[in-house]
Amino acid sequence: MMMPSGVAEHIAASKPAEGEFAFTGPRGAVRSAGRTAPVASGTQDSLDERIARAFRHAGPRAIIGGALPFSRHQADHLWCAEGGSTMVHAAVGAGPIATTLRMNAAPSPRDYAGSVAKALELIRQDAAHQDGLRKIVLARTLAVSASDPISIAGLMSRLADDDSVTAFQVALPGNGPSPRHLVGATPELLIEKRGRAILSNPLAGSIRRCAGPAEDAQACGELARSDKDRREHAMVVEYILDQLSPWCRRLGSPEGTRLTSTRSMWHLHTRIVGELLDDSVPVPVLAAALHPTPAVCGLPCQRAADLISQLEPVARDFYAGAVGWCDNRGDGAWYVAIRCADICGREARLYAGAGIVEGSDPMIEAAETGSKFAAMLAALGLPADAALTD
Ligand SMILES: C=C(O[C@H]1C=CC=C(C(=O)O)[C@@H]1O)C(=O)O
Repeated sequence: MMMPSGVAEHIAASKPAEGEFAFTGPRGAVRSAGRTAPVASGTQDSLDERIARAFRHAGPRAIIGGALPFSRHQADHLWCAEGGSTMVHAAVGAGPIATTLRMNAAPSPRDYAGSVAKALELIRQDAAHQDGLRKIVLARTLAVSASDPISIAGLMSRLADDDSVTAFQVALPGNGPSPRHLVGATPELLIEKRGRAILSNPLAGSIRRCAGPAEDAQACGELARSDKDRREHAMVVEYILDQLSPWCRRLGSPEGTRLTSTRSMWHLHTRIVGELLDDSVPVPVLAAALHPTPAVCGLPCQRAADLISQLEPVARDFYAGAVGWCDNRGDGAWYVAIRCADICGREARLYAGAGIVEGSDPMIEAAETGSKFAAMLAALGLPADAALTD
């Protein structure tokens, strides 16, 4: 389990975490502790300087954590906590989840499939151009209204029950009377840094898991053999290797592409390991340099981002951004902010996306996004398959 430097003595009391940030998963558990203040917000160009300033004013055990938005032009939301503390999976409490009243899809699965078809037509038209659109990740959302305020601690507890994901919560800027949080269970490590060593574990290429072992093994085999999913995945790996190489003296993916699973999904994944030239670079700066990868945006990146804002009816905001933390040596872990919801009082907005490449099928991609809602829906106490149909 990874611990921020100098904070091992601050082992947390087993208290529900409704604080500014918390992460718990296979790579360890960290949450904000002590006095916490917002870091001056801004875009990625000033991130390095803002982080350095926050650490200069905070004590040596300070931890910075928070969220980078999907758009590189939108301001981030980071917190500097006096200390961090470890947190064990079962310790976040199991508060009751509010009774659900309504759930609305935006766009509907049918309209989402229509946008996928449009994107496929653009990919087809561009096929002959070297810089043409090769991949775009399109998302859809579910708006859930509950009868009572949604318990963040209760959600965290349920999400953390799956050992293969990192459950996270980050307090977001809001202008209403209720606090706003991004809460989720991400399976995707954008980048982790420990001294000079870095690790990224991108995912792309997915299939829904099945209840029976034989059907589940069949689904897994189907994904392993899928040329479309392998191409979709390879674009992410290539992009990450390209973005990280200027920072590294050694970089590679010695294990190649493999299969991994959460409770609800199979994915293709590739572990990318490297050694930094300069170990003082803070991990959020590396996260911002990588983000948004083609696991959430597309290729070419700017073309895909522009199309996403035209084709998706709901702004992504912090969905498909990055969430994570770092200590004053710049070490820490940042995750891709997927399988998550933006929660404010009784309202939750859930997001799920799918990578579209040549060979994608609009209805299959709509169903895939439906499957990706499963973990959040189940944590909210809704049927995991509630988003599979119109
Ligand atoms: C964009 C999402 O998933 C990404 C991560 C893993 C697999 C993906 C895929 O197979 O399309 C997506 O690239 C999401 O869950 O909202």
